[in-house]
Amino acid sequence: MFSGRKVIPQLFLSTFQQSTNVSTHNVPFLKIPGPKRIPFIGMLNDVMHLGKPAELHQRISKYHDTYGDIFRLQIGAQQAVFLRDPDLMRKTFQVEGTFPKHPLPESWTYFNKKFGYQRGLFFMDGKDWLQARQIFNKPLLKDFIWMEPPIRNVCEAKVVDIEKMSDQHTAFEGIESFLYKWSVEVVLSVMLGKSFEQCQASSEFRELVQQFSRVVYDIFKHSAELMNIPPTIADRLNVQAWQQFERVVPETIRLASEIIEFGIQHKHSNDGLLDLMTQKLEKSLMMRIFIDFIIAAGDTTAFATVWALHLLASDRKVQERVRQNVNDSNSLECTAIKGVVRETLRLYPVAPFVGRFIENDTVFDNYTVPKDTLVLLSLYSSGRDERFFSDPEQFNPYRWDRSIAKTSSSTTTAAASLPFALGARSCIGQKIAQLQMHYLLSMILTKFDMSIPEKQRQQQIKPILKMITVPNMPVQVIFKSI
Ligand code: HEM
Repeated sequence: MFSGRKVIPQLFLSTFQQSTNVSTHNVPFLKIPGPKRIPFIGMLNDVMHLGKPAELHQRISKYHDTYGDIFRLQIGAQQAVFLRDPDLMRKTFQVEGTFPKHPLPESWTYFNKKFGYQRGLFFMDGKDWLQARQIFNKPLLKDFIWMEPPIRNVCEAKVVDIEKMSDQHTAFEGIESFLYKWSVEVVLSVMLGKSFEQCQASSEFRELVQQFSRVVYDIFKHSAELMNIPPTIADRLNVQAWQQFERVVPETIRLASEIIEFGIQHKHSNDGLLDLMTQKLEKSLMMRIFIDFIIAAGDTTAFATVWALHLLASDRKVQERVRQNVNDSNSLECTAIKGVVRETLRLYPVAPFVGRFIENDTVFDNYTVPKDTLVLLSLYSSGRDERFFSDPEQFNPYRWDRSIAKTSSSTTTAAASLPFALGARSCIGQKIAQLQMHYLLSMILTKFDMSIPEKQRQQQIKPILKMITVPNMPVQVIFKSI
């Protein structure tokens, strides 16, 4: 499905080629509705239009309610269009071209430029990106069965840790950092295959992994703090978050190099991704890609799982039903658990705005959108739209079960929830993330009853944006052995 070069069925291609053609009947770009820019106030427009960065998803939802499924907004000098309709969202990927271009976090691009850092897949473009990306599509997205045993082993070890660390009555301490370390370990297990377990036997390696998870978490924390201030200003004013960011990035790279060196020296098997990478890539590129895998994996999977645990612990009825299904299926990947993950990412898409710079002038919903416009998919809004999902605020993992959906009158529009994006530049770690979440959640459900402490039940946990969608306060879950 995700081959390096975008494959679009011929029939489809001809229809969208027609609709991409810009004709005189189309409505000009500037007629797309949206909040109007006030002349002469420059950046203040952005502050007024976008509101608090942490609440951007809500602001954009309001604009969609006012202006419709497509609206226009100028952000700085960049023209942007937001989409909430599944057909328009899909079209964005159909017209993305051979080398799709997406927006990058400003703090990172500034940092990379300042220190001359070259980065992994997410930051690469053009032919270099495609060449590197093609190496990973098959083993990570298509023929991925080989990843199952290492990922399962890491998840099993984590469930043992939960058992040891949980006192049965009070909330689990530091669930975020615990899951962060888990996602770092999962990526390392994919890199090193069976050798990962042998490496884990060494206290030196375990210490490196511990430190590494901590600094990767710090990167997330400081880059989220920098969301509120342009990096040039943060740097010039020597803001503390910027100082910390500059400190932790080289530390991450140093630790990652040590981990890889350790892995290469202690490797006894050829079943990990590292083998393929050492064969196909020169060392510095391999390091860049490896480090970016971990950075991309850490916060996304950890927070997606925090949300899933919160949803299951908050709804004991659903939790019990899914537990029953997991037990009956005797599998770590039954339909119900897959539904839990899809439903979690529908309600809390980790990346709430996926974007593409449009390669050519393109027609969206009769409007002509000029090339180089930034088209953003409003995934938070589309995932909670009642036209696409009946009872959209309800956590219902069974809405994704086709055999149940067929017999009910409810609506589930899968194309309105695209948490991993689509097309040639979609998430390369999608399968890793899904496998690890399916496994860990299934294992937890069979071993523990989950609940929310009384105090937290009275507070309402809300999603806020800190680069990704995170809870506005630490999530608390009590794990009680069954
Ligand atoms: C729940 C977990 C995750 C979610 C929701 C997620 C989401 C996404 C999305 C939406 C994109 C596309 C961004 C765009 O097109 O602009 C992306 C790209 C990417 N993801 Fe993930 N991701 C997750 C986990 C992971 C993991 C475990 C890895 C580890 C390998 C990973 C590595 C990457 C990389 C390297 C890219 C850039 C791909 C490229 O540009 O070719 N992600 N992710």
